[in-house]
Amino acid sequence: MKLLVRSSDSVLVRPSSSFEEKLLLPYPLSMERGVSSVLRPSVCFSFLIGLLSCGAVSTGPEDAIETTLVFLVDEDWTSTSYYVTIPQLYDFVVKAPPTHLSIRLSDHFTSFFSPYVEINFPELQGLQFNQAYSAINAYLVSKGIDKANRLRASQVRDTKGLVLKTRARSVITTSYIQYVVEEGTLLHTKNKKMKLFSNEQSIWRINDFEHPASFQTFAMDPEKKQEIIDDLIAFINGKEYYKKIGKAWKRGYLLYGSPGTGKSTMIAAMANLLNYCIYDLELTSVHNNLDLKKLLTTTFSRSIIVIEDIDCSVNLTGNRIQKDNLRMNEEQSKEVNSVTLSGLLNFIDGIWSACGQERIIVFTTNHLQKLDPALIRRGRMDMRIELSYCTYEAFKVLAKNYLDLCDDHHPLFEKIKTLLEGTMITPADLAETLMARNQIIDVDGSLNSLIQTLERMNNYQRRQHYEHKEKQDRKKHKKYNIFGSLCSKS
Ligand SMILES: Nc1ncnc2c1ncn2[C@@H]1O[C@H](COP(=O)(O)OP(=O)(O)OP(=O)(O)O)[C@@H](O)[C@H]1O
Repeated sequence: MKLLVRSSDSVLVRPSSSFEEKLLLPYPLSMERGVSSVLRPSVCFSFLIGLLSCGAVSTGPEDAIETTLVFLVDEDWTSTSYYVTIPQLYDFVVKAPPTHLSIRLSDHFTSFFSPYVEINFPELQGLQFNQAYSAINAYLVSKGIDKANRLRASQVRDTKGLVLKTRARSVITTSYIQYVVEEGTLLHTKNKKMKLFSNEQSIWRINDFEHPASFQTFAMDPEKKQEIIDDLIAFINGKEYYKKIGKAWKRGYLLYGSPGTGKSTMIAAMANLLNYCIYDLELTSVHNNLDLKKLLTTTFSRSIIVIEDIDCSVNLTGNRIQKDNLRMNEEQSKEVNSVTLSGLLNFIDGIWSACGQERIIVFTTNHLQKLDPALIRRGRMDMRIELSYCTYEAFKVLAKNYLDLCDDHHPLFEKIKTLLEGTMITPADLAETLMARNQIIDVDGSLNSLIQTLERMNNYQRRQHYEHKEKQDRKKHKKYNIFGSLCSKS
């Protein structure tokens, strides 16, 4: 977003790439002389607000929609170029984080002739996403094109703005922007399209997140499921509580279980329940602790930070060292492999947790026993959730999802219940069996096919179990024989 200031009662509207100008009707705002020493104390502002947008120019802030530029029109502009940083503006304008906006006057030469002040709301500020940008975007988008008095079909990507007379500057900078940011933040939260961030080394890449998973369709024991939902809800309503007990407002969940038991699906269900973004942190592609810090400190609040297969990420850098050593020299591999467990722990409950609010951390693993106890101790991982093989209760949820079987009674259910008690089948495998062919549901066909699968698996697993037991017995017997013969010799 940009604001420009100029000495005239007319409002100039231009796309950021051209100087095309346009007169707009004035918008009556109360006047104030000067705004702050930082901006331009002696500037006398005229008033007028207009808009340039992807589709619209309008005459007042309430008619504003998504725009490309903001112009403040100044009456007696004599300019020296200067750059007003966010922290400076922050004191006077919006109580927004320091990276939210910046004000730039045109460069020395141009600004001598040109009376524009440009206020920029970039989408990105370094590695940080500009929350004011999203808020303003949400606010402006919510003001429909139908309300605009004039329309202009142009948009400069990643730039948002309003058209204003400079007399309106104090109003704009002290209250209007604040109002827009507050309103926009509310709208943004309400209409937020969920995002999935994944890291390429130390940079987050964004994608829309549209996973349909929900707790309703998640197959697990209902009591356990309710416990997790209650925990999540208590967390998001816990701002005051966390403040009271002096703890950072974050919560850690450790999901463990065999492949296909629904760890990733549960994370998606959590995000959908809370309307949180997901940061999928691939630790093996983070070079070092510094990059890790950068990544973690640039996450939004109201988000879930996920490290999947944590057992393959931190301590297993050893594996990567071996692999990578084949290709690179020692120096390089040292640099590449310097994300450490202690680095990660530091960020979980050290510096990062102090600057991060309302964040959830989720670790997943297929091998709980492989994890360093320090990583999963209480207080770091507040809740451990075991995702188990499919129980009868979980099967009923899947039967409802896949076969529309809403009541718990079907003549084949008893048999399936008995089989499930003695068979280890993941929800993923079971769901696959119930999946309709060509989207035509055949309840009896699917249930019979499930029974066959379960019987086959049951036989196989029993055979495996006996073979394993026999092997163990033979080993024990052998040991006993050796020990027995040694004893008799002595
Ligand atoms: N508990 C469950 N409820 C509903 N569907 C499930 C469940 N578990 C698995 N599924 C189904 O199986 C598929 C695979 O599950 P998912 O990827 O969540 O398992 P995972 O435990 O994360 O596996 P991995 O450890 O291999 O990553 C999902 O797309 C989902 O359709």
